[in-house]
Amino acid sequence: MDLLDFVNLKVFGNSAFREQQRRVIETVLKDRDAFVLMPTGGGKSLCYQLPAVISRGLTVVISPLLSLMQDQVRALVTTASGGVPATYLNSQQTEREKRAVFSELQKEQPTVKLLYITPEQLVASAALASTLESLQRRGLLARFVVDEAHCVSQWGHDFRPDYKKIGEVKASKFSRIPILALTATATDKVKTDVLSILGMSSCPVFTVSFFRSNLVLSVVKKPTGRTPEGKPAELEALVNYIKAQGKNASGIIYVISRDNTATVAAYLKEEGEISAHSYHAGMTPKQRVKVQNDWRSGELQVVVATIAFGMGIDKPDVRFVVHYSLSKSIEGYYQEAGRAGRDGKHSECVLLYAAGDIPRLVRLLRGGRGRSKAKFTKGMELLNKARWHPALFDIVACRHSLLLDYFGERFAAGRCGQACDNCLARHMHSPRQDTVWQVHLPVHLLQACVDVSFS
Ligand SMILES: Nc1ncnc2c1ncn2[C@@H]1O[C@H](COP(=O)(O)OP(=O)(O)OP(=O)(O)O)[C@@H](O)[C@H]1O
Repeated sequence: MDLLDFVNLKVFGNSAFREQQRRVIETVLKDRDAFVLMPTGGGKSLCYQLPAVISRGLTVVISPLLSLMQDQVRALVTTASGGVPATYLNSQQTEREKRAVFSELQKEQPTVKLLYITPEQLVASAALASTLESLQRRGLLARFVVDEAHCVSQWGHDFRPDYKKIGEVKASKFSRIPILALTATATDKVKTDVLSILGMSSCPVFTVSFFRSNLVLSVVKKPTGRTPEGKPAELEALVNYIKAQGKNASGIIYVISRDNTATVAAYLKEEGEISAHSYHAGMTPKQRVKVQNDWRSGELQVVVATIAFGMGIDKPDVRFVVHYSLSKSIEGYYQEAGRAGRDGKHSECVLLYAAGDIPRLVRLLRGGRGRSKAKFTKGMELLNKARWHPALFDIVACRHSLLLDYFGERFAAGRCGQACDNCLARHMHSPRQDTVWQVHLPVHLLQACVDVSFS
């Protein structure tokens, strides 16, 4: 057992490294820049947390979300080994809490190994910049880590303007400090953009296959109308699906709007007697934390959410993710569906569709009608990102290979086995029957394009 195995076991409780983790860690420990592309749940955090424990000085982790940094710090300080000294700085802290963090960082030999910050703080806080510069002068600034690095690129689905400025701050003040960028979503365009903006174009790139064989992907047509009992067929189908998973199966239902979260959650609770709650960005932080905690502990079985829910939530045993509405982009779909089965066990990702979904999505993406050039350009850009959806409705091709193709990964469909409905149907020699939809869908898409182009 070498030092890396030892620390992995004793500090993080892992008996082995996952694919690429050791190679990334070895590169990082040589103080080289690196770019890591690993699927959701692949184990990116260890790639910088383990080097942070071994290295001299402080590792600064730039993270887009408060909840993400709080979860990470909580997990670090409570590791089985007795904890890794970690902390964060954010806008929600009291002055006293911030002062305590600064006074730790200003010690001659700070004990804290990882500091989580938002990009906004790195860019805007003069106090933080000068504290980090002082650590740098004393050889106590080990490296920068850019988590969710796709936020750097305007082609990524979560573009954050302050992420873009990280490269400038790094080049002007910390040019010799190595940088590690990690993401679970990057097309070639995003990857090139991130590497160039962060000034790390010639660094090694580590990629792990995005194929997750434990996720069974399926696409199902929503039933329409009413059941014989007069109930909405669409919602009843959802209730039946969740009940069939069993009471202990934890899940997420993604819907398109805040209003939908409330109506769907209310139906599941009242008509289906399922413990469900809505979640969206319009709720207070306190309400959101409560839903997250209740769901994480198993008190709540299902969260009915907009895309505001999920980033950074490390719940290993999510058994199903249902898309009750289409995602806004393929990256979004992949990331949302990927929240299922982080523990590697069999889990289901179901995409439900109805005839009006694409035009509705396009209207939403455009943010209403308008004739201005900016609106038009924005609408076309978003539509471009949504254009992939018909591919997912294919009734023959392997869904994993459709997705991975989009991310530029070559994937032999045979590798899927029975991990998607189309491959499963082929295996069972029972071709799918819903061919009518396949014929009609491009018409809807065309209609949507016309709608955007000429309004
Ligand atoms: N070598 C390992 N052995 C066992 N478990 C591991 C290993 N590496 C990571 N894990 C576990 O896998 C889970 C996912 O890891 P992590 O949170 O780092 O994923 P991630 O790649 O950051 O995902 P996301 O993109 O969703 O943030 C965690 O529960 C983590 O403890």
